[in-house]
Amino acid sequence: MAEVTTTRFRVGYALLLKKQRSFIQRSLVNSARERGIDLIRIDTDKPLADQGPFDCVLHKLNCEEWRKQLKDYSIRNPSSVVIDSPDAIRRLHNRISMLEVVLEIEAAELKAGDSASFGTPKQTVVYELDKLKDPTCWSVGLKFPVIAKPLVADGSIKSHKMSLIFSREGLEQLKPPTVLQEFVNHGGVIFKVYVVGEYVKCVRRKSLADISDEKLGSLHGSFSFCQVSNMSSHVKNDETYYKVLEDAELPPMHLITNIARGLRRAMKLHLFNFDVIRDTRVWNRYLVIDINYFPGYAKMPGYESVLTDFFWDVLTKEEARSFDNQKGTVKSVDNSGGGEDEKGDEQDPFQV
Ligand SMILES: Nc1ncnc2c1ncn2[C@@H]1O[C@H](COP(=O)(O)OP(=O)(O)OP(=O)(O)O)[C@@H](O)[C@H]1O
Ligand SMILES: O=P(O)(O)O[C@H]1[C@H](OP(=O)(O)O)[C@@H](OP(=O)(O)O)[C@@H](O)[C@@H](O)[C@@H]1OP(=O)(O)O
Ligand SMILES: [Mg+2]
Ligand SMILES: [Mg+2]
Repeated sequence: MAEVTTTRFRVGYALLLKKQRSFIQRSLVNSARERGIDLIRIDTDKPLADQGPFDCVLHKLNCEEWRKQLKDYSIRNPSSVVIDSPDAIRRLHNRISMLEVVLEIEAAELKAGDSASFGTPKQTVVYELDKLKDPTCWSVGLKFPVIAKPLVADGSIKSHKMSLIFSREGLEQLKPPTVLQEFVNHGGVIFKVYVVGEYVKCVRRKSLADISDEKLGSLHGSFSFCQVSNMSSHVKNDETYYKVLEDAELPPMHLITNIARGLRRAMKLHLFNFDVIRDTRVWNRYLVIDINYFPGYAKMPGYESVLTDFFWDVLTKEEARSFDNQKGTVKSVDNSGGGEDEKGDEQDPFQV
């Protein structure tokens, strides 16, 4: 009788320790293992070329040396799927190019007859300190309050340090390059939309409170904050916070899935989330304010099965790897004993 072989897949991950601790949980490792997928840590102190081979590489490391190693690895291992291309991820490291993509997809994703619309808040970038301190240099179309955000969004602590600027004096302590974005009242709740390939999940999170015109009159200077939507245990125990969140109506799901699909295709990324607020000035209008590569998926309910399904799909289905039906490497697999069969070739090593 022929021996029955069970194909196992090897998914390598290259993540910072903090990310490994949050994402690579025992429950995820077990869930993947049961589907024949082994999650294997890539040792970033050793050359990538000496490790593997992997059927798939997941990564969130932001340095030139890693990008170079990954490119070489991809060329040498064309059948290995890299999730995602470093060049595609790079777009999200700048808060201007990050949101430009939203405007690019706007026309395509807004369906005729749909009463809901989406866009981004007005924003501008200022590179020089003297221009930053003088609102006449940048305020065209923008008025206080504005949110000052570091231009670079590279995952560093400093890239998350924001200020709500109420008046001119608040501009003093800013360090350019800075993005100045209109602060939009949105009822104190943001919607975080997690995208994992074609899977889309929208959750509510705490946000900054609205600022009325009366309140603005009495506010001066600035207020600094950092990752306000990340749930600390202090906030988790706050019952009024839960009530506000529960009461917030979710955005129309078709709008959210259209934006998610549009972004996924335009950015050529599989793993990201985006933050959406409901603009209280315009009925049924939603604004995308932030897009993050490989966010904190462990906070997403049932993340283990969602991620396991995603790994399975990218490992076994060409359409799960491609954007707009681009040609890619096909790996068909028969787990009941058939072995595997690889076809196809890729031009760009990361264009899966
Ligand atoms: N234009 C805006 N109008 C109103 N509130 C905003 C706006 N931009 C940001 N915020 C608030 O500030 C928070 C932080 O902004 P943003 O999401 O851009 O920062 P971040 O550090 O990149 O966040 P993350 O932790 O999701 O990466 C948002 O979650 C939201 O509460
Ligand atoms: O650490 P957490 O689980 O909170 O995940 C956060 C993630 O941090 P990590 O990648 O270091 O894990 C952040 O990435 P960087 O911008 O700092 O690269 C960013 O994506 C946040 O939006 C994520 O929070 P979420 O949007 O899911 O609430
Ligand atoms: Mg955000
Ligand atoms: Mg962000």
